[in-house]
Order: sequence, then structure tokens, then C-alpha cells
Amino acid sequence: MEEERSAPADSAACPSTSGQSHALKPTVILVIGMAGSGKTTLIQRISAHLHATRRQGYIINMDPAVTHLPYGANIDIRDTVKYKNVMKQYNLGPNGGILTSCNLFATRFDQVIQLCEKPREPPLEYIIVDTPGQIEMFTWSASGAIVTELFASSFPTMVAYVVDTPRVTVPQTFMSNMLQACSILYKTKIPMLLLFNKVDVARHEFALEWIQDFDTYAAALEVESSYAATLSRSLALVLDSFYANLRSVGVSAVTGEGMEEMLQQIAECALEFQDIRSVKDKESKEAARQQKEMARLKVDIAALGLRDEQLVPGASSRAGVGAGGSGVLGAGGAAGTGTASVGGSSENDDDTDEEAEGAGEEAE
Ligand SMILES: Nc1nc2c(ncn2[C@@H]2O[C@H](COP(=O)(O)OP(=O)(O)OP(=O)(O)O)[C@@H](O)[C@H]2O)c(=O)[nH]1
Repeated sequence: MEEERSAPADSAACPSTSGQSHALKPTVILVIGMAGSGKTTLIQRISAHLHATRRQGYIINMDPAVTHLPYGANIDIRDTVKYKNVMKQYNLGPNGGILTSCNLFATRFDQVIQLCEKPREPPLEYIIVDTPGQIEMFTWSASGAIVTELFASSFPTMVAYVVDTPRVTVPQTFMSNMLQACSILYKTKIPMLLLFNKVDVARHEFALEWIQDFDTYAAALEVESSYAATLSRSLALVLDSFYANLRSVGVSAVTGEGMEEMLQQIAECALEFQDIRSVKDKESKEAARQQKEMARLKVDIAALGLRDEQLVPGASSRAGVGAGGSGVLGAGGAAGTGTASVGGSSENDDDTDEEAEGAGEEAE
């Protein structure tokens, strides 16, 4: 991979990356949306807005097929992967060529993360990632998952899903766009902000009403009695819980409307990301603690030369063997000499069984 292009500010120190809280790090914004929704133009606008308000942004272009970039990318996939060569070499069409190029680039994404983590003064506030209109990159392809995971393990990361507002005034087009957004959210599991773009052409309030009130959406569909309209009605009900957690802003890449509100919502998403991560961290710490405990118990069992059947007769043929064994050994360990009697004496078998089952239930 080639070295990054004109980074905005590359000198001096920045807080260390190891052990640094996500709160002090730049927020990664994955800009995703259907082809033509205005991602690239919007990024150009965001870049200009950040520059004008003296905020530090870093832009990564991940669209290998773009011919003209209206902004200065700090990292550009086209410097690493030549999409036309990929098409030829792997005998692919344009779509396959783009997705394969992204996959190839993803294999080197650790280097991108290193460049993003490089100390800078003033420190970066935003890392903005332009993506191809082939949004299946984030629903099917490996590269989307790799890129999201690598960013999310180093920075607060979110999706800015760009919607072409004039095009979604048709209720069914709106539904198919929301389904795409929903599947991206389901796959990435990071906060999402809906950016209703092109509000200079069509205001987005109708979309907010459709999101907030099912009846309004159903009324808009009423003129249609096709199978697709009926399906859209049912899907709108299903999507209710998806809508409940969504943030949205109306923006215009052309006039610059909505930029500040968008940045506020991005900050909210970054906070939400912290919450999601701290719950995840707690869960993985607890899982690691349980694994450690289990390993220690196995060592204890091995040291005593006992097998599960000796601890709990018939235990190996039942569910909850691990938990049962642990419960028995725990009791023995606490009593000091109790373990031998638990394992060895047949008169304790009934009690042992009960104890084991109790522990098994607890574990469940
Ligand atoms: N009126 C108006 N036009 C816009 C706006 N944003 C983008 N456009 C136009 O929409 C068209 C598509 O914009 P792009 O930025 O190329 O869209 P994209 O999502 O990056 O497209 P792909 O690279 O194909 O995925 C261009 O003609 C833009 O000028 C906007 O806010 N208002």
C-alpha cells in the first residue's frame, strides 16, 4: 500500500492509541448508500465544512471505480488496487471487480488503521470513509465486515446511511431503501444515522412522518393495491423496532444545509457506540472469567485424578456435566478434605446428584 496522501496535519504528538479510551479518538463515519445517493458529493461538502470550522478530518476513498474525486483523499484504494486489472485478471464484470478490489484492499486494512492511528497535532476528530454504491459490500462481502470490525476495534465507529430523498418519495422505493439500511445495521451492529440527502430538491419531512407513524405510511400506500404494496405495509410494521433506534437528519451536499445538526448526531452515535462497546466488553470479560475458572477446575480435577463419572455418577451422559462437576469440586475445595468423600463415597451420591443438577440449572 502506498503511503497516505497529503494528511491534513501529520506532526507532533497525539494521545497514545493503546489503552486510550474511544472518547478521545476520532469518530469513524462509514458513508454508505445506494449508487447516486450523493455520498461522494456529500463527503466533499463535509470536508469543506470541517475545514471552514477548523475541525480535523481524514478521508479514505474505498470506491475503486470512481473516476473523479472532488475532495482530497488521505488514503485512496485506487493507489493500491487497479479495479480494471482485477476485472481482467479474475474475469469479472464491473460489480464483481469492485467487490473483489475491496476484498483485496481489506487484506491490507491493518495498514490503513496504522495510518489512522498515527499521532497528529491537532488530533483528528473524524475519519470519513467513502464506499462504493455496491452496498452489498456491507451485507454480503467479506471486506465490509473486515473494515467495520477493524475500525470498531480501534475507534468509535458508525454508519452514515445516505438516502436519495427525491427518489424515496415513492413509498415502495422508500421501503426497499429502509430494508437495505436495516440489513446493514443488522450486519454491522454499530450505530446508524440516516442522512436524507438532496433536501434542496425534495424536503425529507414526509420520510420522518413515515418513520414515526405507521398509519401515515399505510395511507401513502393506499392508492396502491398491488402485492408489493401489501408487502410494504407488513414490512413497515416489522421495521418499527428498527426505526425506533434510528437517528436522522436532512442534508444537502449542494447547499450545505444540515451540516451542524449532522455533526451533533454523529457525536450522539459515538456515545451510543461507547455504550454498546462497554456492554460487549463486560460480556467478554465475564466469558473470559468463566473460562479461566473452568480451566482452573479442570486442573483441580486432573490433580485429584478424578473423572466426571466419579464425581457425579452418570454425569457424562447428561447435559450440564461441566456445571455439575464444578459445583461438586467447589464444595469439596471449600471443605478441604470434603472432595475425597464426595468423589469416593457412594452414600453421598444422591446429594451429589441434586447439587450437580442445581448447579446445572444455575449455569443454564
Ligand atoms: N441537488 C442535489 N444533487 C446532489 C446532491 N448530492 C449529490 N447530488 C448529485 O447526485 C449525483 C450523484 O452524486 P454522487 O456524489 O456521485 O453520488 P454517489 O452516491 O457517490 O454515487 P456512486 O459513486 O455511484 O455510489 C451527482 O450528480 C451529484 O451532483 C444534493 O444534495 N443535491
